[in-house]
Amino acid sequence: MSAPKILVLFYTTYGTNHAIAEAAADAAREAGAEVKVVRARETAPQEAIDGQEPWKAQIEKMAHIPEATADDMVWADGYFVSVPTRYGVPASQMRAFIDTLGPIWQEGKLANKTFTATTSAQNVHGGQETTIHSLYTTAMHWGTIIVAPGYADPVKFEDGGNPYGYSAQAGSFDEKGKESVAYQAKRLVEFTKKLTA
Ligand SMILES: Cc1cc2nc3c(=O)[nH]c(=O)nc-3n(C[C@H](O)[C@H](O)[C@H](O)COP(=O)(O)O)c2cc1C
Repeated sequence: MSAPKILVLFYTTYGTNHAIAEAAADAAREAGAEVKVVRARETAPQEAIDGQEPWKAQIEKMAHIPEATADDMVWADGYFVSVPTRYGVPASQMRAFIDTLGPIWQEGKLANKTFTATTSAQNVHGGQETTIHSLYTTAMHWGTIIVAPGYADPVKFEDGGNPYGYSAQAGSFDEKGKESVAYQAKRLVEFTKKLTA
């Protein structure tokens, strides 16, 4: 049986979702997947970024990570998506990428794959669940199989308890968070293996 192909797709401004994505990629590899890590392209105008040193530093830190393409989406058997919460929904940079996928969606090339999502927000109840639900709504339009973590592992009673997908408070992705993301990524690989067997 060949290794399932997992695309870890993220956007970040300040680094939290980058850290989540790397943790997910490590865990998915450990679970036997072939993994690609890609980022949604920055779409904010330069004048919004200028003067924001943490944002600029994060862009430099990610220069080696390829920008996501439609071909990456076709390549994958499963998607692990991580994106910051913005006003209760996913950051527009991720939406902008998703909105370029119409042609492959129309050809059915996004269907029958697995999908799971994580997020971060500044506040404890800052819209994490609606962000993940919003991504899952899109996942349903694609015809993917959503692999939510639920409460199917003890870590879900210790990580803040979001059954839809792990969510961090911005800037505080800790050891418990890593454990939770590893569980979610391994669960994605496990179900992707079943689907592609
Ligand atoms: C335009 C904007 C809108 C935001 N909206 C919310 C929000 O609705 N709720 C919240 O708790 N945090 C909000 N935040 C904080 C972000 O969620 C936080 O910066 C993000 O989780 C950090 O992720 P990153 O380190 O991967 O960039 C907002 C931030 C920005 C810049």
